[in-house]
Amino acid sequence: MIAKLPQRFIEQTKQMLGEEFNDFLESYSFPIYQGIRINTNKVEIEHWNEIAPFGNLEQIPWCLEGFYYNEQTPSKHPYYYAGLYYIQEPSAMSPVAYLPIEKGDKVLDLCAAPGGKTTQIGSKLENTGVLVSNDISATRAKALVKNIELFGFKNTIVTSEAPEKLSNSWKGYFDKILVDAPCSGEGMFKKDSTAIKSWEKYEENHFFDTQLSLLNSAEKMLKTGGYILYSTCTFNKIENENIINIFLSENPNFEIVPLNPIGGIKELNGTLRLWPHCIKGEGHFLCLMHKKYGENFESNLIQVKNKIKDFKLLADFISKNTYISLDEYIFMNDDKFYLINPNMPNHDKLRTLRTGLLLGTIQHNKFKPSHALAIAYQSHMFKNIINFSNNDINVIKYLKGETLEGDYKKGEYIVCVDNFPLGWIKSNNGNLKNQYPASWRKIN
Ligand SMILES: C[S@@+](CC[C@H](N)C(=O)[O-])C[C@H]1O[C@@H](n2cnc3c(N)ncnc32)[C@H](O)[C@@H]1O
Repeated sequence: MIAKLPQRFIEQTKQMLGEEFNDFLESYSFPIYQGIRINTNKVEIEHWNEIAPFGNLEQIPWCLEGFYYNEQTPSKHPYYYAGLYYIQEPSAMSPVAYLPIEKGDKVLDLCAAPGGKTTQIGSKLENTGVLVSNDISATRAKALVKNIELFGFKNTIVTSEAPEKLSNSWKGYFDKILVDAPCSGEGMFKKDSTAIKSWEKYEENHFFDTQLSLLNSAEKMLKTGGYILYSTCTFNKIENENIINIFLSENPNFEIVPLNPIGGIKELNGTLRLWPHCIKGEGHFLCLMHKKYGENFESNLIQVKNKIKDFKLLADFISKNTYISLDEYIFMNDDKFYLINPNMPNHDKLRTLRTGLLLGTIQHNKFKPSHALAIAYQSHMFKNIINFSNNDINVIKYLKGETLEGDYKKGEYIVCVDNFPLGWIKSNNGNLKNQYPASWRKIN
């Protein structure tokens, strides 16, 4: 592995690390660290500890909801399909752990796909405030929508836009912004050999302009008093300290907020580096910045209509099948109903993949509930439940989209694993018609 590292990468890292460089090289022979992060919106850590199916896992020092796993295969367990956890490289849990998010905050995740850090931000917000998750790649943003649905968030907008365009619409709107920038990925070398090829092709200057322009867009969208956390999964100074220094020299109204290193994380001038020879993880760089002063702006918020066509179809379904209150704000677009927070920013002119929680669609004059609705609430919020324990064969059959058997009254049911919702099933004349979305099915 060491022999494959690019020579220039070796030289520049040696220069940064001095005597520690040999320890760094040795870290390439360590195992690849893997982690899961618990969705505390669905299961409290104490409850998780009682039901955890993978034994007693070691906690990740910088993320209390994160745990290392080894031989287990968490992506195959039904709890994964119930959105109880996200599988994430442990050092990638550090940026959000260090971003001081408070309930009710308006948070932007500017480069969010596939959603590792967004799901962590959403868990911290506990469905309060507003979370906007953006990624310039529309394909990658689709994965983002799926992970947000799995985590059951109701306060999220997903966009796929160039940050400059967002910054024209949302001046000074956000309290906290995460810029998890695209980078040369030196922290990925051990996990993914294509990262080395790509580094050799592009080198570390390739992302420089994008990284700086991401910070400049973020700066425009941040409120006075707000915070930006800039992170990369690369080690070199060009994409980290140099970017920060240029940004600060062009924006004297920003200052670095020194972060406290924990669990082997190294600090330099207030910024943090997770070096793979010092921590159990593949590596990251983090810098938190505070906007001390600046202009204030009035925000243009989402337009909520009072009268919504076909609202009765939605209301009838919700009262017949759930205990959910529809006192919250409803937004309708085309034939789809969404539950929203009225403090969401207006996004009429932006490419938007999701606004709030998709409740369902009107089809042939009937309300069809969404999969997102089934997994956004706890089982006690639904009137009709079919519950299986996690080792019941019916759980796997359901997740594979197969027909189940059972004598249930006609109607819509929520299938649960150990009382955690997995999705809808429809009972009709002794037939249980599986409604689990084809694109979500468990293949093996
Ligand atoms: C490091 S990855 C983000 C990982 C993500 N934060 C997570 O935790 O799952 C960087 C992302 O930036 C996106 N990206 C690249 N250029 C961008 C730009 N100019 N604006 C917004 N996103 C961009 C890429 O599509 C990629 O998904």
